[in-house]
Amino acid sequence: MKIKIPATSANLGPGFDCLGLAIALYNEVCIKPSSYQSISVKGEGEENAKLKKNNIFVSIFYDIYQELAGKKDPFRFEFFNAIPFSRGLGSSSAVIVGAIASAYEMAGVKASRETILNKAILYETHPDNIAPAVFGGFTSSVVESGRVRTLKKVLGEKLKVVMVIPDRPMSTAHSRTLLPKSYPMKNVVYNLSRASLLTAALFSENWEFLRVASKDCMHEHRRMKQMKELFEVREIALRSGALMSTLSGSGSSFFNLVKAENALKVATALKNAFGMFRVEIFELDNNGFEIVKS
Ligand SMILES: Nc1ncnc2c1ncn2[C@@H]1O[C@H](COP(=O)(O)OP(=O)(O)O)[C@@H](O)[C@H]1O
Ligand SMILES: N[C@@H](CCOP(=O)(O)O)C(=O)O
Repeated sequence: MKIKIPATSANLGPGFDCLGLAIALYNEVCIKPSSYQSISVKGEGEENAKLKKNNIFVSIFYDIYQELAGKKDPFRFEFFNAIPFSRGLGSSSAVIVGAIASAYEMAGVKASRETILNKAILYETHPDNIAPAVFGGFTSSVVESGRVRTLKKVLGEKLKVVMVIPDRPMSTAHSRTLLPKSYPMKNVVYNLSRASLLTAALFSENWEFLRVASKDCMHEHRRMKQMKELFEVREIALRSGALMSTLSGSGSSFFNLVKAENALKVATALKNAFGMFRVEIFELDNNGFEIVKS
């Protein structure tokens, strides 16, 4: 079997740990029965020898497969990774969702997307990357008594993403240590009001609200200080016509949502200013992970 899992951009500014969307940039994994277990890696991470020995996809896959099948059969895992690691593009969620969904498939056990989502939340406690990796589109999620409740909005072809992907990683675990444990009431209200407006604007396709609704005062500034060029990325993107410009997940990438007709203009302005960073135009993904039987 083959599975493809999309990259995701979490938070979208004020929606810390709850809002996210899926991007048409995919990791693909082929899993085949074999007489012994083996791993090959192409693309992102292929130079990292540890991924062939200690691979989190493989360990999560076997956690679930053994639980379902009651045995540990040997498989060959072939990874084709396009999602860069530790750039705020949800590479770890793609691994978790991909491993769980493919374990169900290989064990021959049918599972709903909700089941995959609720297994995945056991491995990554916030649903902002996991939910769009499972369902695609824009997702708004809460975790209630350990279960994720998500609503999804399909985002059509009129929108594109201009992603700025810096050459330096920011690990999510480290990036979370930069944040305070509590916030003053005025900051909470600032983010709460904007996350609500952002969700309403995306669901109702009122794109002109996105710029004001995507402002954050909880996490972006502290994280962006680690890579000061990111302040200028936002300034240039918004000046060139981006609808919103937010730190992607915990960074280091910057997510710019644009009307399709403005994508090239925004991308060109960013490429001209940041020759050292990757600047790419992506479609949105509205399907989430997809299993292709082979
Ligand atoms: N394709 C992959 N295969 C194996 N491990 C991966 C893969 N992608 C990411 N990881 C693991 O996830 C880590 C990155 O997770 P994280 O810091 O949360 O960043 P991201 O924003 O990309 O999710 C990597 O250091 C690696 O351990
Ligand atoms: N809400 C999380 C999102 C992390 O996303 P990632 O793509 O950087 O793993 C956070 O902001 O820490």
